[in-house]
Amino acid sequence: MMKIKYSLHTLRLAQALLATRTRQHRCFSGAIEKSNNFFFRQLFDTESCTYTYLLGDSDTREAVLIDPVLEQAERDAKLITELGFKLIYAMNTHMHADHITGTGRLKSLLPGSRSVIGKSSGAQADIHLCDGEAVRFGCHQLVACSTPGHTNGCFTFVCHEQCMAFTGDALLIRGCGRTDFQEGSPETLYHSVHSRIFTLPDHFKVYPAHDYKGQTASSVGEEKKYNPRLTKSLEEFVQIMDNLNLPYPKKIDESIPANKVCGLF
Ligand SMILES: N[C@@H](CCC(=O)N[C@@H](CSS)C(=O)NCC(=O)O)C(=O)O
Ligand SMILES: [Fe+2]
Repeated sequence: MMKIKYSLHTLRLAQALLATRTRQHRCFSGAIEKSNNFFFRQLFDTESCTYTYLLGDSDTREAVLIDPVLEQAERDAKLITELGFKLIYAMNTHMHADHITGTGRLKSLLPGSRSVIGKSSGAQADIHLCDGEAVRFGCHQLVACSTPGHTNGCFTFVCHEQCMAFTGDALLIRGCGRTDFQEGSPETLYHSVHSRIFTLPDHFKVYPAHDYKGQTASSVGEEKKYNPRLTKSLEEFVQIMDNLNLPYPKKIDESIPANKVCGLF
């Protein structure tokens, strides 16, 4: 068998090249190369079936929370503290109608954090995002992508380098947000999902704000193929959405006024 000898110099060069490639954390179609200082945790509220997402940079310790729930604010603050993160942004994908946001409470539990929501939501926050603007934490960023239709202030937060999309209630796993209140519109939602989410690469992971069936994540490719609503024509989609006949969320009357003011009603 032929023996290959590497000089120390060659090995160091190989190590340096590997380190550079890891720092670049680029996304290739099919193979996903992720940076190793990206922290991600999915949390769940059993009452409202809401997913809250903690994202962080494990080098700088800066973190963001997406869609926190008021009743879970202590849980979230404890976890963030235990993990040694500094919460810089508590963000909402939209003005929720089914639960009260935890952003206001988190601001007092973790001083220095700021609340963030899309400008078109009409809700109060420290930072109002417009389409295309980005929120940075350490060396990572989330791009705010306007996806109205469930509400007219809905945003999907896209982390391009990690190939992740936090879709709020615009796109759920094998479903989508209802369009029968908060200025919802099935035509607008259909257009948003097709033009802003389904145009992302197929391997991008989809993380919604809710799931009622125990599903935790999906992908753009999967939803383009199997979503029972959004694979239909626009006319069929409108027909489906206009006939969902869902009861209003139990907490709608308290949630909407509270969420207009960061949950501090
Ligand atoms: N039963 C729940 C409310 C369920 C609900 O209406 N969910 C919303 C998202 S929260 S605004 C939705 O869009 N659902 C779509 C669907 O197809 O289920 C409660 O009482 O809180
Ligand atoms: Fe919603």
